Amino acid sequence: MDQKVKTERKESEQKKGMEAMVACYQGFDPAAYLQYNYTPPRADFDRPDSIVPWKLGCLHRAFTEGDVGGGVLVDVGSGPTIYQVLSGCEVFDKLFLTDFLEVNRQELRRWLGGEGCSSLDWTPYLKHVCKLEGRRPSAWSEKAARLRSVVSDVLSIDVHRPNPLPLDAQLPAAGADCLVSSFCLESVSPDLASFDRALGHIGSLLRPGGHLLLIGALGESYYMGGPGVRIPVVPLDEAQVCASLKASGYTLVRLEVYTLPQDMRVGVDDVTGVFFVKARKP
Ligand SMILES: Nc1ncnc2c1ncn2[C@@H]1O[C@H](CN(CCC[C@H]2CNCc3c2ccc(Cl)c3Cl)CC[C@H](N)C(=O)O)[C@@H](O)[C@H]1O
Repeated sequence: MDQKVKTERKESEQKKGMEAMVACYQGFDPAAYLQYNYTPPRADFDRPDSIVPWKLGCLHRAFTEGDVGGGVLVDVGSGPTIYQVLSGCEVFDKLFLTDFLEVNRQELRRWLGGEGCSSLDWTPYLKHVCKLEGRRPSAWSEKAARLRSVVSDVLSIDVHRPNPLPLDAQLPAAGADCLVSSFCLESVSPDLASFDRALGHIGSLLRPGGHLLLIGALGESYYMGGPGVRIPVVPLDEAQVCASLKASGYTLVRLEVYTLPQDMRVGVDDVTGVFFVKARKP
């Protein structure tokens, strides 16, 4: 089979993989998803070994150790959640939330609009991050106001496109100063090659010298995006994550790994661990 046919066959397989992934996401149910992952035990602020406090601690440290801040922060694949920017909103003046699905962008706009009808009460999250910042928990409403004041837009995004954001997105020409992305790339990529391409695509949004804060699942092959909505995930291990970052040209600043205690495995996915990466684009 000559090279041209081989390439065409590979491209059509990639296209089929993306289309299958898009089809899976059509049933995504933000409210159910939030219940599965953002209520106890996975979000138990009285348990230091709960997943959410661990993630918030990693993000707090990454945003407050002095080498990140100022300018534009983009959250890639926000979903219906805001926890991933509760620390970043204090050190950036312009913040973009993004997601592939309109249902998630609507969920985010509802919270930003302060209509009080978002599917999850984020107050415990705001209070927890205030505590990490040494502020009294009652400062949570100031933090909520700060976040609402710095979010410039809620944009659509597709990490499988070389240019993941809409052409009229108001990013600086040189790119964002920082990207944060949690559980997105591996949850939307049918295989490792697709994950690596997506990492390259979002890298084009980041200016040279900018930082990438990447949270992701280890050893996961599926997760439930709603009742009966089973979404395939490319299983990753630490070595693959480091190899992908290296292939994308990043300098690794720090990698932290969390292993799920047995009672955090609640049947909504088969994830075994979570990685946190702080990396810098040279
Ligand atoms: N082409 C596309 N391009 C861009 N974005 C796309 C595309 N296609 C779909 N998306 C969007 O990606 C988002 C992925 N999303 C769910 C996966 C997380 C889930 C499963 N894995 C383990 C695990 C999870 C959650 C919590 C915990 Cl603790 C664990 Cl362990 C992350 C949302 C948020 N960031 C979060 O952290 O919960 C979703 O909102 C899509 O709409």
